[in-house]
Amino acid sequence: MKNNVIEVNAVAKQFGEIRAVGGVDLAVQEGEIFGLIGHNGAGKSTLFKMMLGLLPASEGEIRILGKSIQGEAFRQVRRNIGYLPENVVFYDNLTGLETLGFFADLKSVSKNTCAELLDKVGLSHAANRRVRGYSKGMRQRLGFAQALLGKPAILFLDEPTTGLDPEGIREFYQILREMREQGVTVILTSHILAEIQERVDRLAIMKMGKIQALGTVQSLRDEMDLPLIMQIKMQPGTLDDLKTALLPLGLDEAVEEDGKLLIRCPRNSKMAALSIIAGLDGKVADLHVREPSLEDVFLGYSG
Ligand SMILES: Nc1ncnc2c1ncn2[C@@H]1O[C@H](COP(=O)(O)OP(=O)(O)OP(=O)(O)O)[C@@H](O)[C@H]1O
Repeated sequence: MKNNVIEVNAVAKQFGEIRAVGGVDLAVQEGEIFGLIGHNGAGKSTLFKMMLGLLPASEGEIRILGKSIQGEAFRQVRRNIGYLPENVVFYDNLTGLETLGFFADLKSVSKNTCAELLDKVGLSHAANRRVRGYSKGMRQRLGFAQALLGKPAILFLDEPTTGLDPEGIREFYQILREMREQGVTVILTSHILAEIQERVDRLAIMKMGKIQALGTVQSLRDEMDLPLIMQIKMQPGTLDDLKTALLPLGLDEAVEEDGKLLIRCPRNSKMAALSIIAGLDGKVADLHVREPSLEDVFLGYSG
């Protein structure tokens, strides 16, 4: 059993009339890549800021690496935390390397690793260029490098892949996997569900300040018992044969799309549907069966 490095107990945050976070319990284990998802305004950033000790909780307790964030010992713990805020701000007149050096000073860590970190996030070619000329994705990479300064044990990353190109996203998750191998715990938020569904170990879905669901993507799928999605491409002129053959299964919501039939098939009808489709033999041109996506699961939970 691994240690819980983040423990959130009955935490709430009230901004006047607005209950941004309303009684959250959460435990994240050492070496986990944990995703936090939810609609705009669900309370993700507020929860993040409380876990970082940047915003006091109105109720409840948060412990990071075993220490209460309200206690004196948290100052020391803070050195082991890397944070990439949603909107990271830099001094445009500094170069990328100078920027990292500046953050290294703020964090009281050695500047020796700055060039290496820039290389890690794919920015070594721009190390001596002023940040003013950096693209959005380059700024995001620089923000990520800043979060990695001082070899943190926990990384809090708020929408870390915003602005990254597909290669940048792949490299980013590759770095996270390497960090996980070293026992680093990562907690991240994202709105790009297709991107995180294969890449997080567990996730929580937040809605109106509360955790609506918590688990692996597969366990959330199972819990929701969402239908499988089957896409069947038929030979020209045979689509009606398929529809007729499937009638006994009583599948509603079949959608026709470019000569293909899209059906939502309950799990317990999967084998029956497949055997009917197989029985149509030469008339079937192609078949795809897919699990519901994280987006389907998300919409199921958060509405
Ligand atoms: N400083 C603040 N003062 C008043 N209300 C706030 C403050 N910060 C956040 N809120 C409110 O708390 C709620 C949660 O906001 P939060 O930024 O945590 O959501 P989020 O899930 O991170 O959203 P997004 O996905 O848009 O970043 C929103 O209703 C927001 O308006």
